[in-house]
Amino acid sequence: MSEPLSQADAGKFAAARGAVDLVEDGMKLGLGTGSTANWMVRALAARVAREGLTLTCVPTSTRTGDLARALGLTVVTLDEAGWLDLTIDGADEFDPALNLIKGGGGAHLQEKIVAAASDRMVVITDPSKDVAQLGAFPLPVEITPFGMGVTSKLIGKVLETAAVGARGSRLRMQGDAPFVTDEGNHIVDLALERIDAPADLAAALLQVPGVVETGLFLGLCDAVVIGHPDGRVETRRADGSAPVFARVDPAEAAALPVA
Ligand SMILES: O=C(CO)[C@H](O)[C@H](O)COP(=O)(O)O
Repeated sequence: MSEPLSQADAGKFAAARGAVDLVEDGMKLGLGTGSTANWMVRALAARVAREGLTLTCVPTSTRTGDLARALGLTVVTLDEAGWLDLTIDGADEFDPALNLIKGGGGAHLQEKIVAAASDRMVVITDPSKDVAQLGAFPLPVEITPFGMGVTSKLIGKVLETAAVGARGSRLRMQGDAPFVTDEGNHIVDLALERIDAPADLAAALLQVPGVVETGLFLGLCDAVVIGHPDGRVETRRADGSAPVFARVDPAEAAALPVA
């Protein structure tokens, strides 16, 4: 018998299961990265097996690609797909305008490229990521290994005049070495507590030559699907339309395929 899900995992499953209902036969899909996205890939593979859907999938990281292939999904590169109908991804925070912080899993560069190449980006999340204002989650900034010390100093200078609540920064580590992204870069996590002007901060950070991308996803997300541990699913849209409520069966989680 499988272990009961934690409350967080039950919410992540519900969001993922709810969002997978948006997928239609023939779609080209972007697959996000992270624990919530893993539930989505598994729920998607279950639908493909059950309904015989023909889908073309573009993963946003090596690990998501490995999982999708292992579960029998058809995986191609973004350039092979050309353009995507829908991307479903997780997030670390979302605000009332559906602006996001992403990159907790270190995949935000590919995630942003894939989201920008999609007709629609839908975020899947448990309720803990719902914030009134972005910034409590440390903002990931991807930087090149070349000149990383200088780049970090220049990021510090940007923060001196930025409208934020705090100015901490830390190079992300994996064991004793800097974390390396799929693109061979490193990540600096900015502890800002509160970001008052996300667009200004993103623009200023991108002016630093060694900064490749930030985890601020502004104006990219079309809808957020929020899953609750009891199976309730709420979908909020960026167009301001009324939220839509649905329900999934939490027991389905135990029956999903595993890699
Ligand atoms: O942006 C991401 C990876 O770069 C993830 O989507 C984000 O960190 C959320 O992860 P999880 O679903 O595990 O909470």
